[in-house]
Amino acid sequence: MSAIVQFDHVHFAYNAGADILSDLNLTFEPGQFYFVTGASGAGKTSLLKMIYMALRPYRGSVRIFGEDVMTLPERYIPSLRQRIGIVFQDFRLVPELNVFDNIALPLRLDRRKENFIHSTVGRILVQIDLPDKAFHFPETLSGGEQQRIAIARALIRRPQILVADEPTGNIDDGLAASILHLLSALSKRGMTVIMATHDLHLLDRVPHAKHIRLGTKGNLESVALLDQWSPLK
Ligand SMILES: Nc1ncnc2c1ncn2[C@@H]1O[C@H](COP(=O)(O)OP(=O)(O)OP(=O)(O)O)[C@@H](O)[C@H]1O
Repeated sequence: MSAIVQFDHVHFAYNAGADILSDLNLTFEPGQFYFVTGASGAGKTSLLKMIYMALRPYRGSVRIFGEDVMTLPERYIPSLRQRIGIVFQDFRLVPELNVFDNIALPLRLDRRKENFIHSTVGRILVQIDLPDKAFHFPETLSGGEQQRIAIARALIRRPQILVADEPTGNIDDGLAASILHLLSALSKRGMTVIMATHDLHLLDRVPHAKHIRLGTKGNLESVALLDQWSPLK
């Protein structure tokens, strides 16, 4: 199967001489579910940021949908990014907009018709179990509710790739299970899910997921791509 995201000999550093990721080779295939784990500071968020093209390597290549982001002209980046849904660690909801309008935002930017927006947002509000919160504002919601809204907003355009940084961090076990169930079902229907997490117990909940474990230097030797989840020794 051809790669949807390909890292070849990727080196990344915020400061010269202090590699966060070093000679990293990774292939992400369409419709697969990937967990990215590793200690705090291992480089999980940095890896995800490279996938949504917020960071670039200083050496090596990253190909997204077959395009080499190192050589791709800047003007093509937004249209590639539209095909990627992003759930940030800190949600980034717009405080001035209610739940419905936060989730609808990407569709409004795409100038979709209002009746399409209403039915699409209505459906996803049911999927994330928040149909009665449509007209509430983010500051009046719990962390877990805000997180589910951020997930809904990331999914609303039906992206080909979902990149999620700790998307279940503020959610109780039952809700985390239902979010994982939703993402797992979407991955089986073709969406590639790339999710960073500290919570190794989540890995048991998606039996078909692959596991990318970043070591302390994120280098080739310390990255494990395990076909099946196996408990860490
Ligand atoms: N903007 C930045 N400038 C300089 N260093 C940074 C920056 N962002 C992150 N770092 C450093 O890069 C390293 C990797 O950070 P990153 O956020 O990718 O790790 P992580 O595995 O996601 O950590 P966590 O699990 O704590 O979120 C850390 O040592 C961090 O301090």
